[in-house]
Amino acid sequence: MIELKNVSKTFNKGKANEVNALKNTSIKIEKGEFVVVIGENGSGKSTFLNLVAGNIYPSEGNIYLQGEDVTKLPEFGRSRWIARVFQNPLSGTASELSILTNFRLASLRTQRKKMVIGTNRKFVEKVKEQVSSLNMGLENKLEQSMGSLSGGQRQALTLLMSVMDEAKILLLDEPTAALDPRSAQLILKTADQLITQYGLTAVLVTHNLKDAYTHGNRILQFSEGEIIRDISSSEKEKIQQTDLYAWFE
Ligand SMILES: Nc1ncnc2c1ncn2[C@@H]1O[C@H](COP(=O)(O)OP(=O)(O)OP(=O)(O)O)[C@@H](O)[C@H]1O
Repeated sequence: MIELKNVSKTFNKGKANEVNALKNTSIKIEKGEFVVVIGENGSGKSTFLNLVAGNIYPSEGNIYLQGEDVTKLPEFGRSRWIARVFQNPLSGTASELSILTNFRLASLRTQRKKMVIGTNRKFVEKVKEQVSSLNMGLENKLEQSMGSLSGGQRQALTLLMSVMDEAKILLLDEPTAALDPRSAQLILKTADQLITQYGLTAVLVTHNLKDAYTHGNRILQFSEGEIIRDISSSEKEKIQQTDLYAWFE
């Protein structure tokens, strides 16, 4: 669960270049909801994600994760709840290391499991089982380096790595922007599958309105630091894809 209560974020306060990136925003995203965030450039989407992740702190207001007030908790303190996937498939994994080692590092970094570096049969089996659920045939290539994979394969593994243990919240920051259409669809399909499988609360930021229409069960539209549209899952069922384009006119 993610909740913002009267959250504002002002950059460069009191200076000529002051920006009100988020204005007195209150929103609650329940467990299991998959929210898609859309909005023009500079409307506050990344600011919203950064505030949730703890990269930046609000100028005013409070942020709650899983019901706990995390307003002053730094990013590393929130990592047990939050998994985040970025636009660049190269970020988040080490190219020269094997798939398996990357999974080991991910699980050590988050300290979600007391895994030891070295052979741990149970861990390998768990990774194999999870990787095979992607249906990409990568479960038999766990010793292959991450750098030898395609951007789509790598992003799918990054996604899987990030949610495998105890993360409850998945933040997807334009995860398909650098991918070809087929790989992009694969990633979003994987995200759908993992969100359901792990019962995650998820937020996807995208400029792709077709994806916003096809994925998730709630849409938030940001404009000039405010949420100007909040489309619930029942309302979403009644709209057409073309309606989303009209919101930007
Ligand atoms: N660290 C920062 N310092 C100063 N201004 C910032 C900072 N981060 C964001 N802003 C400003 O806040 C506003 C909202 O930016 P934000 O990145 O949240 O928009 P966005 O909706 O994610 O845009 P895009 O679609 O282009 O990624 C913009 O005017 C931006 O220039």
